[in-house]
Amino acid sequence: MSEGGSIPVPQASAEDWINMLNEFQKDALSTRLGIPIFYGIDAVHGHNSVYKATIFPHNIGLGATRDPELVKRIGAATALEVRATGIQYVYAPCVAVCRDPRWGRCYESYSEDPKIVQAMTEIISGLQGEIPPNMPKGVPFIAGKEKVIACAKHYVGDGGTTNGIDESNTVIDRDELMGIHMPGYFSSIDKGVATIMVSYSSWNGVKMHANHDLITGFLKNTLHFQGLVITDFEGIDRITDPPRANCTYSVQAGVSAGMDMFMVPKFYREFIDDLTILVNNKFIPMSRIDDAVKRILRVKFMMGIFENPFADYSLVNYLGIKEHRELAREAVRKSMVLLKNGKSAEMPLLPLPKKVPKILVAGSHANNLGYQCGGWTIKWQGISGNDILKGTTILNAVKNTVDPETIVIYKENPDKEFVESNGFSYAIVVVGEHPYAEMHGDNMNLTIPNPGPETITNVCGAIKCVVVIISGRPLVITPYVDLIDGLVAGWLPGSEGQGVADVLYGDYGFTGKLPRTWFKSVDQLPMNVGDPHYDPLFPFGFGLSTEPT
Ligand SMILES: OC[C@@H]1[C@@H](O)[C@H](O)[C@@H](O)c2nc(-c3ccccc3)cn21
Repeated sequence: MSEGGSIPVPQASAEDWINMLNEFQKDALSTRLGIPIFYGIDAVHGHNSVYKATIFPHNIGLGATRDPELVKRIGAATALEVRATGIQYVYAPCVAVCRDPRWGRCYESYSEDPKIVQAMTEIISGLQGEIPPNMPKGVPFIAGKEKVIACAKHYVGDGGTTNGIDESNTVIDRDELMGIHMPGYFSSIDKGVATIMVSYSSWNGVKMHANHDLITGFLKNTLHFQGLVITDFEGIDRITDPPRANCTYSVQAGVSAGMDMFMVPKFYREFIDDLTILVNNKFIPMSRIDDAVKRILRVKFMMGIFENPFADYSLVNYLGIKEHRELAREAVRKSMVLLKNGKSAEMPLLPLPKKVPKILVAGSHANNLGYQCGGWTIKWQGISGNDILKGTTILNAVKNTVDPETIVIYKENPDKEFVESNGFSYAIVVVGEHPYAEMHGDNMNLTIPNPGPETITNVCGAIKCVVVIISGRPLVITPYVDLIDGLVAGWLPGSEGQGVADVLYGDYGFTGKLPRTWFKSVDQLPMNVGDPHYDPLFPFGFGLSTEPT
């Protein structure tokens, strides 16, 4: 496997990936039973660890599109780019239902509404292939060499932890668990998802990695899921506090709970020794081992890896192709949510005029591909800058779109005097969050990182402005809304920033709708649509429309 950012060599080509995997496979086939392996990676918004891959919007932006068919096409494109590198297994989609935007993984969640998450599991049909109608329920399905094994994650309730603290405790009753956090798995299993990854988090104080009732009792015996259940990275280590306090117990609890494959990247020899002792001493019945082995082999047979254990170079040219970038650009367009359009309905600011003498583009996120892609991009925690990623910044998208005679001035954080004294017709301000992933994104104040607020006030206090927020979630925007003329939630659009300019300038209309509530203040959190005391700045489902010009 690759954890976030682990690659064969810097800027590895598709051929480098294939050569590495085939070496591993050669070793696997030389073992006593010669059972081939598959290789897993987090391709969670395109093949995001891989140099020159297409980077799609993160899931929160896809939730804003309300377009399952689009997301299915994204799944198919992602599968093709993943197989182009010889990899057969992706740890996606995340079907978390984020209920508190203070959670560092909220952008990996399509929505606070389980129905939208269910709709977006259509990506599985793109990743694995369309399940045939006559397939028995719960059987994993993967349709050949341009498709991948998918992974619905993280089972279950990862998005409901208290105060959004990552890997923490989800304290709700069974009805709420089943009504809010389980529907994504119902739909994933209906679509033939081949694997399900267990959450680091706990439900009412019980670690999910040790939860026999929900893994074996419910997922396997009630829902008849027949694919394989995989742990998260060193997930069984974290059954104890501190992690690895009692490894034999962790192995016993994790295997007995019903997990079938164990992400044990470092201490695998110890894992094998512990498990062997536990089975030989009858703490774990052979029937449990047989169940796990059967499920792993079922997935391997289904995806044809026995027949074709080695990757070839036949698909390498699909990595980052133009058609996929156009698809990503379409997704960016459809993910933009227009929250404010002018200081009065009679005076809309958007679509912006293309032909004016001079405009200002400002903000920390206007000219930074790394920032617009967010976490899980090249590195686990994402990157900054334009020299590694291949794509279009929002600044360049604006330059590509305006009339050739329109002068475009870029200044990252201009002072008020500069803004007032240069005769700009209007400004586009692009600010937001710096990339993060998992617990590193847990944030209790959700303010726009500096110098974003200063850039907004300097620019929007002087001239007409549209502000595009690049973030993995709603942020505190209340103090600035009245100053701003146009406000767009841009989420984490990925490599194809041209999609932002497409709607700013009216080549396409705004259609995006909020996939989650935009709060007034963090003191209101958690606050989700349907809650009794629902008092948002912009409600779930809100989004202004514009017509293409
Ligand atoms: O990358 C593999 C999986 C990924 O699929 C899961 O969604 C995610 O919860 C995860 N966290 C780590 C991880 C966390 C801390 C240190 C090292 C690795 C690894 N992983």
